[in-house]
Amino acid sequence: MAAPPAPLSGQDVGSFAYLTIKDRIPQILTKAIDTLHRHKSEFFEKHGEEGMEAEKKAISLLSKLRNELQTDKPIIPLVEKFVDTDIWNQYLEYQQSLLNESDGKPRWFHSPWLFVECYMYRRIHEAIIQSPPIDDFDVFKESKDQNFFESQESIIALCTHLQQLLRAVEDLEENQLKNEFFKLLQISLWGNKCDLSLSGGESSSQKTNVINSLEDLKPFILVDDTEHLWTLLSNCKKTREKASVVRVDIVLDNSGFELVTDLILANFLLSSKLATEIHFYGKTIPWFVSDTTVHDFNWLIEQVKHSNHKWVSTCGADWESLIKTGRWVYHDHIFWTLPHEYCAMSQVAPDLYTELQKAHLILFKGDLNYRKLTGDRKWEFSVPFHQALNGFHPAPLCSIRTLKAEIQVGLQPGQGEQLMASEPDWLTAGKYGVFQYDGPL
Ligand SMILES: O=P(O)(O)OC[C@H]1O[C@](O)(CO)[C@@H](O)[C@@H]1O
Ligand SMILES: [Mn+2]
Repeated sequence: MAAPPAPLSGQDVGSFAYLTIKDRIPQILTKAIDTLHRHKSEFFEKHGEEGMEAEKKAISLLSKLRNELQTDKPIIPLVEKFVDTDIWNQYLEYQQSLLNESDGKPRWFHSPWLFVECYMYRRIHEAIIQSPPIDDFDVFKESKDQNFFESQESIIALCTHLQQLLRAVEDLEENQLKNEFFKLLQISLWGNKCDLSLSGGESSSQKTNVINSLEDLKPFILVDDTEHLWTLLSNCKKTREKASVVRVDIVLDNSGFELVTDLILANFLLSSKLATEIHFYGKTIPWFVSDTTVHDFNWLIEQVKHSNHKWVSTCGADWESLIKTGRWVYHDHIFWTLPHEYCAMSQVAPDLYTELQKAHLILFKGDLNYRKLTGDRKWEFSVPFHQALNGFHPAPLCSIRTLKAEIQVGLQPGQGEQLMASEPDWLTAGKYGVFQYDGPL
């Protein structure tokens, strides 16, 4: 088989990758510095002088990082000992080994975009863990929480919708159940518009009731494999023996509104008996601004539970008990915050690969997951999704993603070219979405 194409990179001046490294990432760093500044008195109250010193240290490390990036300095090894430090430094050596020139060093604007962007978030984490006693501070927490609070109206609408649906779910005809499944999948797809990395950390919440917009948004779904998901899960439901498990795994993306849409979908999957267990995967460290950590996951469920809206708090109480009874399981794994493409998972994280193999279906949420599934490479638009996965087939899987990076595969011949001519920013504005399935049909 031919070698996969080159990765996207900041070398391509004017590309989205280039503009992200040049503008968006420094903006995110500046915002992180500003957040630390604003928490100065809180650090003082909690830790006294030591807290103030730590804040200064973290800020100086982040300023140094921003300078390295803006002057395109070589990417340097991580220094602070952490569970994944050695793997990161080995990966850096591997990137170095790919460069032809003997003195060539990986650099911000020359190395693969996926690598440098992940590295930037890992360096933010390094700056924080190098600054005890504030070494558990999440510089993005505030924006994630703000996204949740700003989306209250939509969250109320979704929770109300779910609770009404659950009261009728037993009596629904097959076709009605299928329509409800499709609706909740679409809500989860459009929930992915709300990431905070694309907006440079600025607010990006869901202010209108997305349920009412689903029909209008349908033309923007470029690949829709949801029929395959229905066939797969409804067959599992029909053929499953009593007491056997049907497991759906969800590789989460953003906290806040998007996470609510994912939990609503997960709740429906259990109540409709399309699945019997849901496994979630989040990030072990703050990542791409809005990605879900275990703290965000627990915090959000707690908030939902304590809402003073009846249907919202009912959702929260139900979700808490699903976790307690083990029908929802949350997993952490460092692989999700490494720079590797997913085709390397079976080598780099064989335990995680084995875990995913237990699923009947894996849902990968969001743009970054799509980039890692496809290796963030310059594929032709019409290359089959299966081919771009490059051997990553732990179980039947589906990417649920709004387009926010210059990569898309599995389109009809000419479809990408046509969009390119009519809407130059179709790949990056988050306006279009896909449900892309790979697995037995
Ligand atoms: O939250 P998501 O959907 O993975 O999006 C992450 C965003 O970050 C980016 O890497 C841009 O910095 C894009 O790929 C995408 O816009
Ligand atoms: Mn994200």
